[in-house]
Amino acid sequence: MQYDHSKNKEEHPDPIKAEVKGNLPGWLQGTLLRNGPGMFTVGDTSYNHWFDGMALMHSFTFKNGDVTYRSRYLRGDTYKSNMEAKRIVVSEMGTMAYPDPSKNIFTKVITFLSQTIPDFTDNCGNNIIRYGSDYYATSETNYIRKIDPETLETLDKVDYLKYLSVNLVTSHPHYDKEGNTYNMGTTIAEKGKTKYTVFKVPSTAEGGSEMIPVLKNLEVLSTVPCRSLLTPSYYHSFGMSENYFIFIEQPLKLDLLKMATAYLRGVNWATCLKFHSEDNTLIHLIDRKTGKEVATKFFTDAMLVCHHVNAFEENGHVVFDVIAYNDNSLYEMFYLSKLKEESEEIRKAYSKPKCKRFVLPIQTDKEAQIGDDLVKLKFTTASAVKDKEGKLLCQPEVLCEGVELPRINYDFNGQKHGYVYFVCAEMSPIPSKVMKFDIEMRKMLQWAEDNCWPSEPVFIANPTAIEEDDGVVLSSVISTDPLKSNFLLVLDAGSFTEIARAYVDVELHMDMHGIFIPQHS
Ligand SMILES: CC(C)=CCC/C(C)=C/C=C/C(C)=C/C=C/C(C)=C/C=C/C=C(C)/C=C/C=C(C)/C=C/C1=C(C)CCCC1(C)C
Ligand SMILES: [Fe+2]
Repeated sequence: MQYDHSKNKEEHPDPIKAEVKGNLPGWLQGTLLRNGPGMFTVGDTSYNHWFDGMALMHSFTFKNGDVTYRSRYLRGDTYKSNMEAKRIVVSEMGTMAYPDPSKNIFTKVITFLSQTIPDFTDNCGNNIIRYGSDYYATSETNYIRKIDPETLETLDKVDYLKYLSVNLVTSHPHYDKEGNTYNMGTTIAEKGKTKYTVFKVPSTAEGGSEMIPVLKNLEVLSTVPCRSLLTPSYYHSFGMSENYFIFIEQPLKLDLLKMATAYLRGVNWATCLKFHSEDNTLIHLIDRKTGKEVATKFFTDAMLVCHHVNAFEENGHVVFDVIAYNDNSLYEMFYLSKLKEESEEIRKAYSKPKCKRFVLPIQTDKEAQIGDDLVKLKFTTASAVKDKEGKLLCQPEVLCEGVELPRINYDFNGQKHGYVYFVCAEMSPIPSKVMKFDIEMRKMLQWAEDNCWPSEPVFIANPTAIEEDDGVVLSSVISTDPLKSNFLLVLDAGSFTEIARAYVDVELHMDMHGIFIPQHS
């Protein structure tokens, strides 16, 4: 049996009690909230790309030994417009849609002129993020959608542009221990400038009012000018250590001139993204207190990073781990037409993701000679070699390969971490295992079962934990065996062995990312 990516998934808004096998730890109370694409066809029209699908949120709630499941489509403006028109009328990254069904070029031109860039989508199907005490479904446009984390109902549409000039914002913010949220966005060609902005959203609104969205108190921490006005880099996440932000300006670039005519040419936005393998990658290290970049310039070879794992400081260095690709074949893989076939060719074309560790020496020794490696850490082979212009050429250490959707014990974000949890993505964009990687011992533990496709593993710490890996790892598992139910898998994070599973009697869908909301009693 094969999982059909392009099939529309059913929603189950009423809570469904799962059948728990095994022993759930008593402290595990709260809700795992996940998001991902769920609907791919409306009327006679279909999306081209898996990431385009309309957002379907789902949740697993742990309460006093019971697990309940529910799922609900995000009812944003995109969803409503598509449903009303009975076809796809709002463009997504991989699908250009035309509100006017006429193929007539003159009509297209007029529609184009009347709304230079057509309706931006609020189909927020990538992740769930928290600002203050509010939860939002998000992709990467200027719109996010507030949701009720319990019922999964869709609430207010929030436009970042009301608070800050950003056209694209990541779906992977960072959080600090005080509950503040940090995120990054790109401002495209505004007053002749294209720039990246790092901002902070405080945990509480001024005056403590629950009615005011905390985004109102958003604070810009840093702006980085784009190295080229008309070709800003695409990025999907960034790193944050105790004192620094790490922003990778990679050679996957948006071509703004191509974008300006994409609608007219009838091509999707994704065709305006190009990976420049001949270019290098700039690594920006930004001081969190001053918002200024450190004086040293860091660069590395062309690479493509979607997910940062973590970043920390050690002895005058910033160490950061990412999942890196050699090219943009990953995005190509997720076209629905490609996901249908499972040919050898496709597997060959897939550039395997690698978990790489980079090290940035913060203070460069003035005495250092050209060709000197300035990394003085014993535990890594990553290097940063001074070139003749005084820039540091960084070479990473490969920690492990064939892994994606990294998660850590988030209490260790910004601190030196010992373990990373992933899904295995060895040969194709199909997840076959969940893994735990012990960085120091170079030891990989894994969970797998026949015909099972696990989701991104989410680590939840035991409230009384001392060890980093004292807790559980949750992954929602699709069984492609029609005789077996889908389930939520609960692993003991330390031994990486199964302690429980909660079978749900409905189909689960392949998703993207999620968040755990603990329920403190
Ligand atoms: C279990 C699974 C899934 C797989 C197995 C393991 C594996 C290999 C996992 C690998 C996973 C990876 C690498 C996932 C990456 C996901 C990304 C990059 C999503 C981005 C979404 C970005 C989205 C939706 C962005 C939409 C952006 C739009 C529509 C932008 C519109 C626009 C705006 C707003 C202003 C400027 C103009 C423009 C048109 C660009
Ligand atoms: Fe992501």
